[in-house]
Amino acid sequence: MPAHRYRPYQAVHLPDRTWPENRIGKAPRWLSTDLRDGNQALIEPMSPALKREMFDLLVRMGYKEIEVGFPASGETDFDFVRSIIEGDAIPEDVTISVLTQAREELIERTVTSLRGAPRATVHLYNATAPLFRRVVFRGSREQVRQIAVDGTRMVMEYAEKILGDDTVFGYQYSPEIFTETELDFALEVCEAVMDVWQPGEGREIILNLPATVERSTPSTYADRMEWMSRSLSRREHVCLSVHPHNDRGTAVAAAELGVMAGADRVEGCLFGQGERTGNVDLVTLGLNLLSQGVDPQIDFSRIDEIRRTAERCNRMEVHPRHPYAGDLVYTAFSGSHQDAIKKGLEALEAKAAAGGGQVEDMEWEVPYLPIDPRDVGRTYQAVIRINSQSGKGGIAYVLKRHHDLDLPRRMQIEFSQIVQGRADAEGHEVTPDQVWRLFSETYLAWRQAPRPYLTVVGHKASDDAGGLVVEVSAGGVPVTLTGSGADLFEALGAAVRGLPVDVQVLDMASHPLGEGPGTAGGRVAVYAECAVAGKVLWGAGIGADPVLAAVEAVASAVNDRTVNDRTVNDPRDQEAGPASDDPPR
Ligand SMILES: CC(=O)SCCNC(=O)CCNC(=O)[C@H](O)C(C)(C)COP(=O)(O)OP(=O)(O)OC[C@H]1O[C@@H](n2cnc3c(N)ncnc32)[C@H](O)[C@@H]1OP(=O)(O)O
Ligand SMILES: CC(C)C(=O)C(=O)O
Repeated sequence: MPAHRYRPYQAVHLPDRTWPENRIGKAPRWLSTDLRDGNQALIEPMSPALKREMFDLLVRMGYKEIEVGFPASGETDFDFVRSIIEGDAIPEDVTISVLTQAREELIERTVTSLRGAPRATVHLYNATAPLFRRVVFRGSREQVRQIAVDGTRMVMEYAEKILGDDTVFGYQYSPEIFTETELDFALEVCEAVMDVWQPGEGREIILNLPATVERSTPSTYADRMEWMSRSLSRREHVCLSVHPHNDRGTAVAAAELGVMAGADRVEGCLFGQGERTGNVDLVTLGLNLLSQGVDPQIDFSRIDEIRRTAERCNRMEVHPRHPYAGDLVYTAFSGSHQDAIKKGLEALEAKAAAGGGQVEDMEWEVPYLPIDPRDVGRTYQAVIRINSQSGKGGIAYVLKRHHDLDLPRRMQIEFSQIVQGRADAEGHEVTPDQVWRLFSETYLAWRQAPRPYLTVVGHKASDDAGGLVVEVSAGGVPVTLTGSGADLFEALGAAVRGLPVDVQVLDMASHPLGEGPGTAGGRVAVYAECAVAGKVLWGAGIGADPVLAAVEAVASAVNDRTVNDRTVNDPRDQEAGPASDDPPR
């Protein structure tokens, strides 16, 4: 690669930097530039209707500073600004902002667009970096500084002439490509602009220091911010703002370190929309704060609605792995992640049940999930999805969460091998419905099979010992099984000894079933671990009658064994030949 063509970024000499020790304890001021920097980078800029949809979304989310366009760019932006002012669409606590170059005709048009606005900021920019001075403006430092000074003066004059006292008027200046501008010159231009604007008590100036093209590490951006923050005069009347782009993929870190270094305000776009690789992503920044216990002051509780609106307005999709908002970001496919998530959720639920409060109010402690998906309006349904990388914990989670079946641990191991076999064979995801179908085919389908070895004809409790009497058909031969014991498990264990095949009931578990796909209220699920002709297998029975469900759980294991291995002699085989259409295990 032609590395000789590129120069390393200049470090800042700031050995006494303080920002690494700082923590972000409150949300910065946010400015959304979706309708300006975001919009100017779209393949198809937003129509007026889409701009309005985006504006309303930003207001609903709680953004108080919204850059609504570049009114001098053309009719669409100008008319949009007019429409929200004339349509009374700007809430009292929201300030709109508009961007302009430092050219008189553009400034006049820009300020004109704001007539009648209750609160508005004009944002003026000009490039200050050496390359731009040389190539774009073809002027000296003094000439480029003068563009900013003259522009500021013109903004003030037109604001006074056009807006008068009707508008609470604010001013923002950006030395564009701040990150490529010599620090002393950036300071010189900002000071010259302030000399014109005269910030003071009740008269703030916003100085926005953009990483127009991100070329340095976030730490270098932070050094530059700290240097500016320390060096600026009238600092208490300056709102210092960062505007990072994402060319190196580190805009979020740059914004965070910029705030640690003294910035009061962050400009960005939802989901990182914007020129080239985008502006810094306001969603990630806000939810990063939430994940640290800091209120972002923005409502992200319906992240999917926010995402869908942004996708519609921008005509661009949010990546499935996009932090906090992508389709897959709360989903684990791999076994060890699933196991840990399942255990974490169970531990939280157990803590809540033991009097710890509601899960949604408790400290979030679930492995692999930085925030509770429910805090952004997601559910737990998709936190675990099954493919060939999945393990028993994940499969058990899906059965429990989607079908209310709580398999004993050893049965989880047996069933997960069956699911993994399917995932491996097919090479794609096994959906919750398919997991249920596999469970059903494996443990329940024998009841619909044309000729199961063992079927239950009826049962009753015997009068004398409180034991069990079960009428079955074993290989077509009627058999009465009787057994008694301290509980159903023992009674059934004793009863199956009367079968003409060698069956031992090793373990049994049961639970009531709630409502859910594949279930209906008032039923129970029984799981039985049986040794059939010496081989250990699980069976399951589901139904309203717990005793019948238990007997069927044993029958499920026995029939599986007889169907697959033929180690159990079915007398009907001699007459009818092998039962080839019996269900597969
Ligand atoms: C980093 C950013 O995102 S900055 C925002 C960028 N966004 C946009 O540009 C979107 C909207 N812009 C537009 O629609 C158009 O640029 C307009 C309508 C504003 C102006 O269009 P035009 O006048 O046709 O020309 P254009 O933008 O090419 O202007 C270039 C001229 O302005 C000068 N210029 C560029 N930026 C600035 C500035 N901030 N202040 C003063 N002059 C500037 C250039 O030096 C050049 O001057 P020259 O013609 O003497 O060489
Ligand atoms: C106008 C400025 C703030 C800008 O958009 C940039 O430098 O990226």
